[in-house]
Amino acid sequence: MISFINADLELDRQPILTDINLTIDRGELVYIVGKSGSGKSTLLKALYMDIKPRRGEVSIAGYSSSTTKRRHIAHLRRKLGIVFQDFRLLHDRSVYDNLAFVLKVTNTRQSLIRDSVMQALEEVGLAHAARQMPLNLSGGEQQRVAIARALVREPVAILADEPTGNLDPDTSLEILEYLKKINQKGIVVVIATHDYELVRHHPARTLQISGDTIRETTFSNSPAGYRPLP
Ligand SMILES: Nc1ncnc2c1ncn2[C@@H]1O[C@H](COP(=O)(O)OP(=O)(O)OP(=O)(O)O)[C@@H](O)[C@H]1O
Repeated sequence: MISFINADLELDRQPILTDINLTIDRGELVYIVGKSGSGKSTLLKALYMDIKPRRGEVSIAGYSSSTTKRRHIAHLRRKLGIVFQDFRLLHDRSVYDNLAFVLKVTNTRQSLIRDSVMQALEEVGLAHAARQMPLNLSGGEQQRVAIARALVREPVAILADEPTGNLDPDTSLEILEYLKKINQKGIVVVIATHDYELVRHHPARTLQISGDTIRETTFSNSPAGYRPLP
């Protein structure tokens, strides 16, 4: 479903990650951890093909960085749901219209748009908020709208970049529960986070970025708290 093969990733010609090899299979939920600036966002950017590896190959959902043409990147992104720390909702449109917008750009039939939007909102327990404006909702609710928007095109994978970064601890755990529920339906979920409490409450495969590389890690209690093993 996802693979990095000998991939070197850079931003503006600055090497960030070197010789990355990893595979994420269908149905997995995976955390990417690492300290601020370690390259978590960079790894996700390579997955939604915002950046191309300098060397090696990144593949996702049948699209390879080596062969995907620029004009086909939009096709790939329609198969992915991307969620950011700052929600990125359109503030001048209702919750419903934020989701409908995603389907209108691909000329989806009106009746199908309605069903798909309401179903996605139901998945995150916000069908009742369809007519609300985003800024009238709490941070946690706005992030749930963003998750619903990510779901509305029935993605094969959700890529979440610090999805709980702006939320309190309890709301963060609630967001994780929604992401887990989505994963249980067979959608791959990749979560970049530095929130170790999330991992403690909802353990799953964890990849740690350290230096210019990434490796599997496990967590354990240490004097500093629940931390990945060095
Ligand atoms: N446009 C850029 N050009 C060069 N270097 C950059 C650019 N953007 C970010 N960086 C650097 O690349 C490194 C990786 O950044 P990245 O955003 O992937 O890290 P991160 O782990 O997601 O961090 P955070 O948790 O703070 O978002 C950082 O050292 C950052 O300063």
